[in-house]
Amino acid sequence: MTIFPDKASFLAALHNMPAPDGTALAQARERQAQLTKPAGSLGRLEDIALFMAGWQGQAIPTLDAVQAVVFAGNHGVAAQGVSAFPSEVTAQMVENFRHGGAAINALSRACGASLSVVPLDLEQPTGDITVQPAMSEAECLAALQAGAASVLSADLLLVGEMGIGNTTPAAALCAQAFGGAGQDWVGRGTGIDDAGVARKMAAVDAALVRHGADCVDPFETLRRLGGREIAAMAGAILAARWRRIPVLLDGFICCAAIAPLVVAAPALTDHCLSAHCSAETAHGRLLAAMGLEPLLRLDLRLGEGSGAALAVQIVRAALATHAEMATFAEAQVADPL
Ligand SMILES: O=C(O)c1ccc[n+]([C@@H]2O[C@H](COP(=O)([O-])O)[C@@H](O)[C@H]2O)c1
Ligand SMILES: Cc1cc2nc[nH]c2cc1C
Repeated sequence: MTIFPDKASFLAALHNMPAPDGTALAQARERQAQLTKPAGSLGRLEDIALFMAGWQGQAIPTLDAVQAVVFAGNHGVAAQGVSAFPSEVTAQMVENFRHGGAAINALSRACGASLSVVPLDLEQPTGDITVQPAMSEAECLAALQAGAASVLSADLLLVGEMGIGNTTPAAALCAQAFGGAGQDWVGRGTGIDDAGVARKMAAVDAALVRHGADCVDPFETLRRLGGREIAAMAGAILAARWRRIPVLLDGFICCAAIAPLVVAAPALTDHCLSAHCSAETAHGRLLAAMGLEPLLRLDLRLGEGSGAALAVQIVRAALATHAEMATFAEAQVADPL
């Protein structure tokens, strides 16, 4: 099924999103109040259990099927010398994912997630955003659609990416969405030196001058400043919302992918948890701008959905306590005074 056949249907899907199941949420809240612990003493684990109940529509949510999806794309702006690695690494890492040898393979196995890898026209990099739009309208729609189509039925979706150069379009998306310039949103990505950081800032500033006035809606912003794997992540996250599948967001690029959508429709983050705050300098600022509190701070800066896979263990713990703890009545523990 074509989920986003045209730009208008993408924008309509964004501006009319489903809400969580209020009945399941109320039932889960009632159960939480009866579990053998002082109210609120499991902190954010309690919030996570309620969040999962609301989106799954079940008072006692489950975590049997966890899907990690990694989108890969290449970027014309990489020609500006903005990454510490050559663009060939994107396709080489996709092969590594296929052979099970990347960090996300190990972390998916460790957290019990299935892994889908979705390469997007790797042999055809996007346009260099300093001089032209990243994608045509048809290319951006195809990427959004590829993202949406990759979402299987799951209890939880982990969204990650791989794309040499993609912290540059990610920084441009953040600046366009939340204001500021290259210097506010550019970091070292894969580990570029000071001269490279200066080139990245200049590239972001040039892209903003070139496209800023034309970024009139989230689709245009993604099309002009984004990339294929970036649009695919946005499409997957919006498709998950329509299927009421809760999402664990990964690092800086994953969060930047939805920045223009969140500005237009702040409720988009309602079905999303921020898994972690990455070591990419602007990720913390981006999470604050989107009103998200990360679950973990482990100084990761890998991408691939690695932080999201780690945070699955926290969601598992939240659901285990919610499902397995005895109530005050069952355990014959005295109620609070
Ligand atoms: O997830 C993050 O926050 C993150 C931070 C820095 C780098 N990365 C990964 O590194 C690549 C982008 O870095 P760069 O320097 O090529 O723009 C891309 O494949 C990302 O998955 C990811
Ligand atoms: C080796 C390598 C692995 C990655 N995984 C995500 N981004 C990456 C960038 C590089 C360079």
